[in-house]
Amino acid sequence: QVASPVPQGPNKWHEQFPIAKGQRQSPIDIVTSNAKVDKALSDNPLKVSYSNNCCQSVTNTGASFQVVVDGAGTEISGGPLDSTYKLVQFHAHWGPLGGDEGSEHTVDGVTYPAELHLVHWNQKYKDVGEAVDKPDGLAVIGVFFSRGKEHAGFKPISDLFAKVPRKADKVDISFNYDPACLLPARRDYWTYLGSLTTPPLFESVTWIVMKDPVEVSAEQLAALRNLLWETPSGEGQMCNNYRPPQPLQGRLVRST
Ligand SMILES: NS(=O)(=O)c1ccc(NC(=O)NCCO)cc1
Ligand SMILES: [Zn+2]
Repeated sequence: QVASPVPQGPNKWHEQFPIAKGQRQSPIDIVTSNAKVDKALSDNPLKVSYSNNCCQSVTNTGASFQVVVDGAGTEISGGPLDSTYKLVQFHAHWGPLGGDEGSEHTVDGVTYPAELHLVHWNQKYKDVGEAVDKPDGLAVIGVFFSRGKEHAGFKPISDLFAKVPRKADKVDISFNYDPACLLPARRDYWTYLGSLTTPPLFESVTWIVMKDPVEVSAEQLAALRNLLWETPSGEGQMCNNYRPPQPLQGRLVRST
């Protein structure tokens, strides 16, 4: 049978997606001393109102896990957002087993072992497909995972990874689950205009990167490797599915 081509790494994406060398690419290294505190962000606080029955299923996309969300009643607004955005999915990026790299954004050059992305689309568009390539189309909340004690809230999800080892595998989420439990208690964040961090790399994302990491256990980080993907030497554990930081191109990073 014809083997599907193994996906090219980040340093080759520009060949098929020239926007990879664009003016508002993500992720970036967040230089905290250059971030500008913007009172407007606190004057109109970021509002996260998720429901606890919005998560439908977990799937292996071949590049990450993805919890598919029925956007009903899972909205964010305020902060840097001029509109209401609805949660459509969340996923993560991570590094090698036991390593400390794996996050996409870095903070003064510091990496975390993983980074969660909660993806929302602007309600001014009719669906995520229409929103995904518009300059104000998406808002993604990034949450750093640090290695420490077990995250009880993430456990029901990390326990499902073993059930979706291969691309397109999918398992239904039959229990109530509120993704807000994955957010750090302190809601301070950095925000800047960027892009999808995977092809097609559309420059359509208002990034909201939480300052505080949330702790997950080494076992929960290891559970991410129950997901398998295609490697040049055949099927292997999914890891290092992160894009490194991209040029800031003069963009301003704002801070609460
Ligand atoms: N890693 S990331 O920047 O959070 C990201 C989010 C959404 C996508 N793509 C997406 O939502 N496509 C569905 C609509 O066509 C790709 C990467
Ligand atoms: Zn992502």
